[in-house]
Amino acid sequence: MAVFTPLSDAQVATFLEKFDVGALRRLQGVAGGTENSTFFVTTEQRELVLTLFEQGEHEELPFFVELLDYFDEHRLPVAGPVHDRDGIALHSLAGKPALLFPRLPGQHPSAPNLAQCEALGEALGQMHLVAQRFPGHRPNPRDLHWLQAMHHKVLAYLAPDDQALMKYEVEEYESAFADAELPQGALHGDLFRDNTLYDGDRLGGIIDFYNGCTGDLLFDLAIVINDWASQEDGALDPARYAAILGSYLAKRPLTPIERERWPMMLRLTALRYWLSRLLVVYVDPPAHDLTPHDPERFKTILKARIALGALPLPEARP
Ligand SMILES: Nc1ncnc2c1ncn2[C@@H]1O[C@H](COP(=O)(O)OP(=O)(O)OP(=O)(O)O)[C@@H](O)[C@H]1O
Ligand SMILES: N[C@@H](CCO)C(=O)O
Repeated sequence: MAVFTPLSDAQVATFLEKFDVGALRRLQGVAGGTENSTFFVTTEQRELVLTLFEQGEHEELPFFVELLDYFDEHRLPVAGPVHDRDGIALHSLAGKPALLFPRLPGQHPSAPNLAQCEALGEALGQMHLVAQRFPGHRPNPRDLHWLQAMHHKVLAYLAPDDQALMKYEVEEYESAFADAELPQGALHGDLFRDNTLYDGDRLGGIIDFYNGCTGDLLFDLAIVINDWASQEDGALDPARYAAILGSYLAKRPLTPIERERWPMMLRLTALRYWLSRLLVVYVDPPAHDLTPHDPERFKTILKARIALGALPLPEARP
């Protein structure tokens, strides 16, 4: 269920008149997604996606448009927002902020093969190369400062061992990252498999940039590895790990400090999702009747990363 605000054909037909996309042929609500209302829109010219923003900080939307436009201009595989005849992308529909996107082909890869992993690593490496020159600014809302402030809110709901684990980890990150000057740039911030679409082995595109921000590039890479290259028991899948990182490193080699902090960043980003999912379950449940993501999954991944200790980086793919 992901149509929180229903729209009529007439509303959408009128909305589309601002754009140079042709007249409405078909409107269809999209079942996936948890945060926004999403519609597939077919016009006489093309396939589009219409998103109505239901929650979150709407004042952040111009940043997301700027970020998507920037990546689109740099020919990265993203669905850049469609601008109207006056050059404006962000509009209002049914009282909600609205954006129109090209509809990307393909499916989310639940079990990505190695060619799909390589494609993702290459796209992310290229994205992070150009991301370093992105002029916008939005501090990472899920960084170490957020972990420090928010982990207190869930401790009371955890078993003593888990409380100790969470507190210990936050302290470890404080010492690991206090003096670390990591390369900065624009991040996707939530690049899970379900935020990509693949047409066979080809990466059709990356979507859902609403966690986009600026900060440590390594944070983005670690989120990707934890979601894309973790086995059922949380341990790293060596082949997917090598495929994603090999392609990424061929585009953007890590600096010495990034290589040194890499195992710790994998732990920090695992805890970031353990915590955000716990907050959804215990502290701030969604207004709509949706099944929250399982926090335990990221506790398992965190423990597997701790057990691993030091972690070799693969060679860049030639
Ligand atoms: N440009 C696009 N092309 C094709 N499909 C899309 C596009 N944008 C969104 N979708 C589809 O719509 C679904 C919901 O979109 P989106 O991920 O933006 O929603 P959401 O409510 O923010 O959900 P969540 O944050 O849980 O992923 C996606 O999973 C995808 O299947
Ligand atoms: N990718 C997030 C949900 C959307 O922010 C998670 O898996 O918890």
